[in-house]
Amino acid sequence: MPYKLQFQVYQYPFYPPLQTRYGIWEQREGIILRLSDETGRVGWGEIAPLPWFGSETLAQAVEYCRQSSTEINESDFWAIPDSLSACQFGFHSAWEDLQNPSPPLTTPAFSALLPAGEEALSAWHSLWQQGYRTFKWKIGVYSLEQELNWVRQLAPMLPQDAKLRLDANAGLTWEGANQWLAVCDELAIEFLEQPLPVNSFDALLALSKQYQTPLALDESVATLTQIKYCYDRGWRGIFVVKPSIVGIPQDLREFCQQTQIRTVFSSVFETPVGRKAALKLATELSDPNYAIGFGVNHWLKAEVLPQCQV
Ligand SMILES: O=C(O)CCC(=O)c1ccccc1C(=O)O
Ligand SMILES: [Mg+2]
Repeated sequence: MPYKLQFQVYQYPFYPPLQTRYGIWEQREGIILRLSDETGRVGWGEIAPLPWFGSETLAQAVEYCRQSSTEINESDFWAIPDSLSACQFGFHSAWEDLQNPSPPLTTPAFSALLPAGEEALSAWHSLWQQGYRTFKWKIGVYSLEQELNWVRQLAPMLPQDAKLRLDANAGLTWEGANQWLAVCDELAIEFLEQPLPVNSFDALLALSKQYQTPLALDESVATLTQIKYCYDRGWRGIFVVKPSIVGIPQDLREFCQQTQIRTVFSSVFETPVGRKAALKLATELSDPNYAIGFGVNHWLKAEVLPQCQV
C-alpha cells in the first residue's frame, strides 16, 4: 500500500543563541514530514540535519524530499542512502508513527544543557529548582585556564546528588585533554564527551584507558556507520547517540541489542515532532545509568516553534 508524502521546511531562532566551540548557532532549520495512507492513518516525522557533525545539509535533505514521489512505498524507506542519515531517521520515524502513534510511557531523566563559560556558575540554580539533577557544560569555548578555573568553582557548588558532565566538542589538544582529565578525576565528573577530533580515534582510545573519568564519543559516532566502525575498532566507552542524525531506527535497535553498547541519547534541538520520535528510541535503548541530553527546552521559545500543519 503506498503512502502519500507531504513536507514543509521550517526554521526557528534560539533564545538566546547557542554558543559552542563551533561558534554561535542562531537558528534551527529542518523539515517536517507527513505521511498518510489510504485508510486515513497519519504519521509525522522530522528531518533535523546537523551538517557540521557529518549529517547531510538541509539543502541535500530538501533536494531528497523534492525528488521523492508524493506516493511512496515501504521499499523507498529502506532505500534512502546512508549519506542521508537525517532523512533516514525522519522518514522511518514518520512511518513508525503512522503504524504506532503512541508516545513513550516513561522517559529517562534529562540532563540540562548549561550556558558555556562563566554564566554556568549561576544558571544551574534555576535548572536545579526545575528538577534537573544532571548538567552538561560545554568546554573548549574559552581559554583552558579560564575554563579550568570555572569548573573548579562550579563542581563543588553543585548539591551532593548533582552530576556534571563536560562536552569538548572535539576541541582539545592531546595536552589539553590530559590536563582536563586530571581535573575531571579530581572533581568526579560524570564523563567527558569528545575531547579530541573525529580523526584521532587511536588517541581517544588511549585516553580512555588512562583516567577514571569515562569518555564518551559524540562527533565520532554521529551515524550508525560510524558507531559500528568505532565499536569494531574496540571502543567500549560511552556512545552518544543523536537519534535525529543516526540513521534508521530499526537498524540501531538491532545493533544495540546485539552488542549491548553503553549509550547516552542526545537532542539536536528538534521540534516536538522529532523530539517525540527521538525520546521513543531513547526510552527503548538509552543506558538507564545516564540522564539523556534532552534538557534543552530552555533554549527554545514555544511560541516560535513551527506548527505541525503541512
Ligand atoms: O546532549 C546534550 O546534553 C545536549 C545537546 C548537545 O549538547 C548538542 C546539541 C546539538 C548539537 C550538538 C550537541 C553536542 O552534544 O555536541
Ligand atoms: Mg557532544
